[in-house]
Amino acid sequence: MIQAHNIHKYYDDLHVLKGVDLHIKKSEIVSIVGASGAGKTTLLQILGTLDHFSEGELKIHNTAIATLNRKELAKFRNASLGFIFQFHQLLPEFTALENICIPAFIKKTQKPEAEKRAKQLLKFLGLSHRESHKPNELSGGEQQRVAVARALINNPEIILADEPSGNLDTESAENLHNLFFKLRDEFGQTFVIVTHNEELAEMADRKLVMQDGVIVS
Ligand SMILES: Nc1ncnc2c1ncn2[C@@H]1O[C@H](COP(=O)(O)OP(=O)(O)OP(=O)(O)O)[C@@H](O)[C@H]1O
Repeated sequence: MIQAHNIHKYYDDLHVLKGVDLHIKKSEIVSIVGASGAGKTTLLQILGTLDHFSEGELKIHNTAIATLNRKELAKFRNASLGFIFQFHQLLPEFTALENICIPAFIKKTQKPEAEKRAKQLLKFLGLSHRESHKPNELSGGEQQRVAVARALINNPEIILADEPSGNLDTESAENLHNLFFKLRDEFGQTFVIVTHNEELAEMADRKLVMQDGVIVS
């Protein structure tokens, strides 16, 4: 599903990733942990095609990412990858339902079809009664579940999450973590999760430890 070979990343003189090798299989849940500054977010951004790598090879679904031009990359990203961030980045002016539909509209899915799928996701996430609420009318845990639904609307095979529960209380974090496993079991999604949450890191099928720009275990 994801194959990264000898990935290096420089920010000017700063050598942030120093030869990362990574193979992630379909439906695997992989956590990435490590000290602050180890390069976890940089790696996730590269796997998510949101940032370029300086050297190495990256294949996702057998597509060599470096061969795609900007437009192809944007299309690939919107169709194949879903993102969940620590700060959900929902648009404040839009309702939960509208926020969830945005990636589907970008993909040019018709409104009735997008809304139907968004409503199914809201139901699956136990949020049907919240569909017309705006982000500031939702709790932190609810906002994050809306962000999860938004990440899932195009049915991407891979979900990339950066500190998804970093901003949540213990109970909401636990619910969110259980949700990832439920989604994987139900829909077969692959998850790559950068986290400082030990419990989540341990629950994953595989825990990768990063240190100073490489995966050490
Ligand atoms: N856009 C950028 N320009 C320059 N340096 C950057 C940029 N993004 C990250 N860095 C640097 O790259 C290094 C790795 O950062 P990164 O965010 O990947 O670490 P991290 O392991 O995710 O840390 P944390 O756990 O604190 O989020 C850090 O030294 C950081 O300052």
